[in-house]
Amino acid sequence: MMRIDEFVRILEPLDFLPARGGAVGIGQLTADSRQVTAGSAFFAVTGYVTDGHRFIADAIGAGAVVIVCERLPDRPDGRCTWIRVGSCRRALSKAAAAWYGYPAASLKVVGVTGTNGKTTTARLMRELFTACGIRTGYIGTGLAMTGDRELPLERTTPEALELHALFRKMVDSGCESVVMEVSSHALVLHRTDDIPFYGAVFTNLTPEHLDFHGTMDAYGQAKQLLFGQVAADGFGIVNADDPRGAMMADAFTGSDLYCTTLSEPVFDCCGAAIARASGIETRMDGSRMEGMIAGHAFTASFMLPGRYNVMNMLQVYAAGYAMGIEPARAAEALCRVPSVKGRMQRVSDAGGALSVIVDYAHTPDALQKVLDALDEVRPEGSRLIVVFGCGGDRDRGKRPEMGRIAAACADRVIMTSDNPRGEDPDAILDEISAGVTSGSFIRLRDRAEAIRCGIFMMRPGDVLLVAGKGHEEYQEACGRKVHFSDSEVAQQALNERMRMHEKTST
Ligand SMILES: CC(=O)N[C@H]1[C@@H](OP(=O)(O)OP(=O)(O)OC[C@H]2O[C@@H](n3ccc(=O)[nH]c3=O)[C@H](O)[C@@H]2O)O[C@H](CO)[C@@H](O)[C@@H]1O[C@H](C)C(=O)N[C@@H](C)C(=O)N[C@H](CCC(=O)O)C(=O)O
Ligand SMILES: Nc1ncnc2c1ncn2[C@@H]1O[C@H](COP(=O)(O)OP(=O)(O)OP(=O)(O)O)[C@@H](O)[C@H]1O
Ligand SMILES: N[C@H](CCC[C@H](N)C(=O)O)C(=O)O
Ligand SMILES: [Mg+2]
Repeated sequence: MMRIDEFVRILEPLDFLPARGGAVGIGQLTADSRQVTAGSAFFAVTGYVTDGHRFIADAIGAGAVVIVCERLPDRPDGRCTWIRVGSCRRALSKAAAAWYGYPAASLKVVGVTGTNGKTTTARLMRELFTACGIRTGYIGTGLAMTGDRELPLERTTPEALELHALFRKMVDSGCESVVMEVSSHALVLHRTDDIPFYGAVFTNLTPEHLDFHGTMDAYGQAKQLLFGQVAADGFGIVNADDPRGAMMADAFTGSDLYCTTLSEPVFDCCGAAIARASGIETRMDGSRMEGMIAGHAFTASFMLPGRYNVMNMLQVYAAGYAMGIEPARAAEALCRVPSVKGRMQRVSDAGGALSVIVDYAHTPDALQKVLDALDEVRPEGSRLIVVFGCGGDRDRGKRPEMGRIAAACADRVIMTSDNPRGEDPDAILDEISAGVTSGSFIRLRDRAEAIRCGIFMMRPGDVLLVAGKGHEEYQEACGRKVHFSDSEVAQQALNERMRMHEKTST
């Protein structure tokens, strides 16, 4: 329950019209009229699809006692208190932080942003902090860990109300820190406005979500918002091999900045400490590097293959260093930690002659990086086969680009569906195919069939990458989600193939 005068003080309204019958307390906050119950404050958010102002009457009908809006109606209903603000999304974030008693202020919140690698680095940072005695929560794609519980998540970075509720659970379960993924959507839509970040991490920026942001500059500016939200005594970690790292470093408002590089920074890191990896060796079952963070040398081995994962790990060690963990200790703590589910995940084939990898590469850069990584570690003379697709109702620019990359980097290409959502799967496949200018490819809209086709096409030693869905356990088409798991389907097909081989060889 929150008092109206307290609520008004927090929101600093442009206009305030108290209810006729005097003030009552607020029992719940919501921005969805369908969730309103008696005593709610309803925030009328102006959206991209519809406008919350259209649902104010419904909210009042369902018992809302306060309406927070950007435009007052001509005749405001006197049964409610009306609060006019400049932005309902901003107001919702402020109110959410206050509603849960500002729990983020008691946590060292580390935000990870960038196009690819957020989940991988955030999860491993959480593993590291936890292993070194810092009780740490986690919020990211599909999952929140509140210290004593794991909860499924719909969004990578949830809405402000859900976020602050999670922080409250973390504080109550004794967490000192939380590592969270911060998506560009969340930054632009004010979900993370009222979080005092202690750390900000930038992984990289490559084309993605341009349906939402419009241009790469706008997309970069969205990510940059995180670095402007770091507390004065906080830290930042910026990938200095990515040119867009410069704009993150420029926006940084904390005190300790680290620039990570696998060779030489591509921009002037003036004043930042350098974290560098060299002597990189990468194999199918892991990698090794010589590291140097702010003058501290260390050697690290870990179970993730691929040069891009060396950058991910370097950022994890740098975050550990900023939190007071010596790099050598961090390397020791993470040397046997497996990759996150659905990221370079190997599907087991009893004999070990067929390498089937499930990976969440769903952007052009990720697909390129993973194919390059597998190319580097595959056996001499083997073939690299890829099964992939592109999501429906999302950035269409990715499609021909991913087709081009698959055709250029793999020996065999099988295109299929990856969450077509409201779109026609064949139309998506047409757009992917448009990027393939030479060479042949197979098109199979049924994803299970495509995976089976890839597995039965393999010769001993070959590597099959099933890209795009990683940990996901569904296929979303025609407005419905049905159970689907790349690793399950691949495992079944592998078993089937092994049984057939056993039969033919006996
Ligand atoms: C593009 C985007 O992020 N859109 C978000 C945005 O939707 P919107 O502005 O279109 O909202 P809208 O549908 O127009 O509705 C406006 C308001 O009317 C309200 N409403 C609507 C209907 C009704 O009957 N009553 C009512 O009150 C809605 O609750 C809402 O508050 O605001 C909504 C609520 O605030 C979000 O749920 C919605 O996320 C959608 C579902 C989404 O798919 N977002 C994805 C793209 C996303 O956020 N992804 C990122 C990045 C993933 C990654 O790269 O890792 C993530 O963090 O997950
Ligand atoms: N540093 C990196 N650079 C480029 N690609 C990467 C990097 N790290 C991971 N990837 C690729 O991106 C995929 C997704 O990785 P991850 O889930 O860690 O990223 P994410 O940023 O959390 O993605 P999302 O935006 O969907 O939440 C991986 O499966 C891999 O193919
Ligand atoms: N965070 C990404 C995930 C995409 C995963 C891919 N399987 C797809 O559905 O396109 C998005 O929401 O765009
Ligand atoms: Mg993620």
